[in-house]
Amino acid sequence: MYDPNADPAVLGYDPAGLDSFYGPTQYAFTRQPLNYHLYTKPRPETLAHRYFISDDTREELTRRSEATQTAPPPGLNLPEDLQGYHTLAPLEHHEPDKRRRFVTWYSTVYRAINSKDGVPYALRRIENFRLMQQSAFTAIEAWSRVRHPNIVSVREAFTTRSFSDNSLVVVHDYHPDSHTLYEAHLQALYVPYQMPKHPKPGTIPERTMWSYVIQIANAIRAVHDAGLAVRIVDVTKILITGKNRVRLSACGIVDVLMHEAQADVAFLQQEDLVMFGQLLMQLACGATSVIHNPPKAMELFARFYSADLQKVTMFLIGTPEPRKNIGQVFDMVGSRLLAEMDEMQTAADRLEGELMSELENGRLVRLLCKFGFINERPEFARESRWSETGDRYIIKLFRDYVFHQVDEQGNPVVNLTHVLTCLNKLDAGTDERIMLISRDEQSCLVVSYKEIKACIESAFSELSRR
Ligand SMILES: Nc1ncnc2c1ncn2[C@@H]1O[C@H](COP(=O)(O)OP(=O)(O)OP(=O)(O)O)[C@@H](O)[C@H]1O
Repeated sequence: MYDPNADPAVLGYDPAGLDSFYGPTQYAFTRQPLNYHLYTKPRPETLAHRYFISDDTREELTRRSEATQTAPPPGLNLPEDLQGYHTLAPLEHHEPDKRRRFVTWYSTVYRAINSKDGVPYALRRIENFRLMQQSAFTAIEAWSRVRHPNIVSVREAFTTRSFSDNSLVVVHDYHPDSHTLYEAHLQALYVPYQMPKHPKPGTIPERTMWSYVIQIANAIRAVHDAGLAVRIVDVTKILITGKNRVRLSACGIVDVLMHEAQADVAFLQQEDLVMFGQLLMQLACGATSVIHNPPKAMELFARFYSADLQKVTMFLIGTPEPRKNIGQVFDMVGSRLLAEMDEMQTAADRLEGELMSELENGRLVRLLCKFGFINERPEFARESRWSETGDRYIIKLFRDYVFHQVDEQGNPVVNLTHVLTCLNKLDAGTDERIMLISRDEQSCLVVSYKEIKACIESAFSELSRR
């Protein structure tokens, strides 16, 4: 049985060839406009969505990959190495003059590569912050143990003078091509020479609102269960990736910033619930300012959303009391939780299906690599034994059969279905027999895919032994 895991070794991948990923010098990628349909445009109709991942998934993953690799704009004068992180690139999407404060400090988020593991991380830097006590970092240790699908994981924190000030840096997992809830739903759209477009109340579908309620409540529950408080449940600090997947970001930072102002965790957890309720109000009404006018906010809310959603929001923003807890939100959510689960499972099934097709494609690429290694080797051009006899001759004729067929008028047959079918049969080593004809049409051979597969295996293993 063909073992794809053994393949990198068989094909002689050289891990050293990937080294540039770990070093700062060659890590630069300039975004080029990409035709996302480049690869699939000419595919035969019969193949549609059977052999390749769907266009929207491919586009989304490509955007993420691009977001991970885009080079920072020149002239930023950022530190080359920041405690083991290099290639810093700011992730701010807004104009520098529209900066908001994080508590009372300015913050900037950078993407940076960790030199040890080569993985990109999101570094949130708090400017001009002087750490008074090292014990402030104990909260980061507690946060780094929290792992949840709706929370951006916290990795580590340190102080630095590399930005020519006293900065605090907290390292989080990086989720490429993500946006904040504010950017996705509340930001006004500015188009040159046109009136700015402000978001309208009730734009987010009720279904999506419930999905946010469930995901955020789930995250808050994990935090409270860990004996912590989120401390910042805010539209600018919740990330949205892909299709409505949300994650609390910036966790742990307020604990460090406000270390000196010791506060009771139970009280802070009650505050989390109030902030959560205000966030729902802002999303429902399409404006952050509505929290200053609750009667108006509830009037708008009632106009666009169900009584159940209002009830959850009112419960959250209502007066804090010792027995109020995030678990009660799930009692109010009821069967909507099942709808959310259904959608998650359907999405997982769809992705698994797409992964299956890529698995097939991965096998075929490895097979094509073997073909490439064997066929037309220049050093064997004059050694007829190697390319024109026995096994190699069959492989050569098979290559012509797969790729170089012509129709009755002598035009090339460019049929991807034919190629993929042949390669799949070859990979499986079926007993089906085909007729291979020499280029001068003077001879023909009838062989099975099984026999051709054996030829390829032996030719390739002879090559890799040399
Ligand atoms: N962990 C992360 N992974 C990927 N991108 C992130 C991460 N954290 C933040 N970002 C991105 O960085 C950008 C800036 O984040 P930030 O929290 O500063 O939001 P903001 O709207 O600029 O808020 P503020 O005005 O407080 O700076 C956002 O677009 C967000 O998508």
